Amino acid sequence: MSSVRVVARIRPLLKNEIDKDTIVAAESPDGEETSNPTIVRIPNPKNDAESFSFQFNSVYEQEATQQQLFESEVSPLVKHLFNGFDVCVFAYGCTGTGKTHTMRGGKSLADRGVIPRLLSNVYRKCRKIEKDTAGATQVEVAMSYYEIYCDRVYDLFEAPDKRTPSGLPIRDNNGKTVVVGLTEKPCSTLKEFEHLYDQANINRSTSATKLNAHSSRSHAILCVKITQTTEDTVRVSRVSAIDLAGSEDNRRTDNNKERLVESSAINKSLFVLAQCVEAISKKQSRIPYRESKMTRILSLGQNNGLTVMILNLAPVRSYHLDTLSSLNFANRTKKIEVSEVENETVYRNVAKPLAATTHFSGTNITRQPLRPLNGATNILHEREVTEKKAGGKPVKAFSVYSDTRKSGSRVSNMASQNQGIRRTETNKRAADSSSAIGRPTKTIRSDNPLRTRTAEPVLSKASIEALISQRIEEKLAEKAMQDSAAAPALSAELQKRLDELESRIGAKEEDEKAQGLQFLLMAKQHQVRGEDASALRMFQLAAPFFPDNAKLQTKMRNLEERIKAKREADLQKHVSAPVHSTIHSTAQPTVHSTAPSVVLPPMAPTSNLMAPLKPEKQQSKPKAFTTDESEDEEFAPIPESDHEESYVSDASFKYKPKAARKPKKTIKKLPIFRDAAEPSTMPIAATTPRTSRLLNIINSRDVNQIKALKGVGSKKADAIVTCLIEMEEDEVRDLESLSVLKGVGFRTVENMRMGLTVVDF
Ligand SMILES: Nc1ncnc2c1ncn2[C@@H]1O[C@H](COP(=O)(O)OP(=O)(O)OP(=O)(O)O)[C@@H](O)[C@H]1O
Repeated sequence: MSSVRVVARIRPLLKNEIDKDTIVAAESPDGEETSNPTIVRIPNPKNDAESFSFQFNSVYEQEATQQQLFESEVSPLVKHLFNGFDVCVFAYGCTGTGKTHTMRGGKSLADRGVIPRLLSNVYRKCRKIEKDTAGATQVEVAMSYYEIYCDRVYDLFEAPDKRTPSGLPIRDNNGKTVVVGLTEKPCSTLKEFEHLYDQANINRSTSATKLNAHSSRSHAILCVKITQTTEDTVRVSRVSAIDLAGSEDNRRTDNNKERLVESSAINKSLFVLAQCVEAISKKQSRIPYRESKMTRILSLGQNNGLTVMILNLAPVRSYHLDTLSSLNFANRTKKIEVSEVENETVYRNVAKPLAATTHFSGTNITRQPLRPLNGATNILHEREVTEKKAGGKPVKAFSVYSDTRKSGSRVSNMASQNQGIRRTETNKRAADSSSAIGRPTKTIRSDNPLRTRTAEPVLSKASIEALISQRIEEKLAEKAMQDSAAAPALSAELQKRLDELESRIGAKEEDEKAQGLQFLLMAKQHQVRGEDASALRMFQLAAPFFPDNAKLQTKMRNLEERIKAKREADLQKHVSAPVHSTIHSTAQPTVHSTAPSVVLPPMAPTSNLMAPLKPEKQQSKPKAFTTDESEDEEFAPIPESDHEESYVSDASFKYKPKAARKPKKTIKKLPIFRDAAEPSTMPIAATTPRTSRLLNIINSRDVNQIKALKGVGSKKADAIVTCLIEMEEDEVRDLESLSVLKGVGFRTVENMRMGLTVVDF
């Protein structure tokens, strides 16, 4: 097992940022400036005198070149790839931080990104293997390239106008997620690859946004398959290079409607990714992979092999909160552990008929290691089988290899510098601040594929043959799913299994439709309550599920017009009577949030509806509580410590107060989903132990805990969890946000809350 290797890359200032405030710094653990920084330091957004630091395996500063990053982080993976391991490199970061630059890069030699450099190394290695084996080993390279745009999978080898609007289906196949019907193009030279890659990139969904003139609006996944074939064996391994779309804060983007829909799909999938990472790092039993296609395909922590995440960061202050949130995400990602498991080597020319395998099945069997040779590697096995074929002494190495764990092959050098970061394993890859020369990865990644193996009992000849046939059957099944032309070769049993799969996919498609319907339902609920802007937002979320629905489009247009008219009327009112509403006022056009110091801007644009509420600048002092309010425990002022929560969510990064500071009245960030222009009818409530307890239960997303709340049954608990996942908020922070969730009203909230007894908190 090893953890996902996480490295941060701080991009240089862009032309329009030269005069901007740089707030992200790279440091070495001892605070000295060395060539191997591993810490990212960033000020506390609430107090510049304080700073947070996050430690990663390595940090690349603004000056770091494409070559430096590649040589240290990606080039060492190539050997593992050819040793049969799958490899995954992905770039994460908010929009405009340099993900595409890192992965694809520019056209000049120096500017080339990770992908072209990686392929260049792959082809070089192919040639070397072919030369070293005097042509006995043939290496074939094939690529597929697709994007996930608005939660739909599109083949990038297909022009946008030729695509099926619903995209390609994805399926689970032997524990791996596969995209069905994807084009796989052989490419035997770098030139061929580059031609295909450039062509496909033209089909990728990009647009100009305020934050990035060439913003990627989709997650792009390049999959390169390496097939090494000898006379007897076939070994397949894959490298996935993923350029994720960037998260965006729509308050900064000025996104129009189309961009907003894209953006909400991007944010939703990244939100689910964060949820998965959170769940994995907390070792929770439910990992919500299936909530988005991107997380299903990425299956972080589920796929075997080696994973490197490049966290792209912008150095300037305008990205401050986004940068902190990315750092928090990456901080959790590095705790994910992945098994380093070699792909199986499949032996060719097995004459046994498929029927002979039917009695021999089961996942335990497929995972059964057959390794009678201590310390053997795949290479050794292959050689031995070749000898066998040539009439030499039969050996006990068999044609199926599986699940070879690389115990200790990737060692950690983090220990000395970990400084409070929780590590669950000792043998992790890490940056090497202790190593004086060069980047750590070069030295720590062992190229030696030797693994310690213990002798295991040898299966009988018949079992082995059956096992081999079983493997072939599985391979055929895999192929059949991608190529319906293979159908005539399928056995009746296999056909039955495929049919079952089809019906499961049907159910999944129904599920997706149900998700759209759920948005529609929520939209209608908001509309009935007169919350037009929220209703519009829900219709917008539903729209991608019903692409050609004219009625829905008309509804959205009407709502937009109504909101606009209302806003203008409100403006008029403001001009004639510029009165600040009080917290309890329901008649005023300006809506105050549940926290005393937070006020919604009176005319929040619709694009901001899902965004955290911003404090009103001109309101210099938080409004004092009235005696009435403070009598109730629910109206107690928010403790200062609450404010840190959103940033300091993890004990594994350091918080460094630079100087003693005067306690500052800070303003609670409330990511409330509701209409800006409509009055709140929920009683004002601040965080109390009972409320906190309730919110903790809700935010746990644990159906069982939620179900146990007063007035909540299984159905409602399910609906709440689904709704939480679909909303793009990271958590419900107050009772009002809770009350607008699907199936929850103010009465339910009150019931839930009052049902909690003192012992519950
Ligand atoms: N290391 C770097 N050196 C020079 N320029 C860079 C670097 N990283 C990013 N840039 C520049 O910053 C801009 C934004 O980069 P890029 O498009 O790669 O961001 P992104 O994270 O992929 O954004 P999005 O998520 O919107 O697609 C581009 O003009 C790019 O050339």
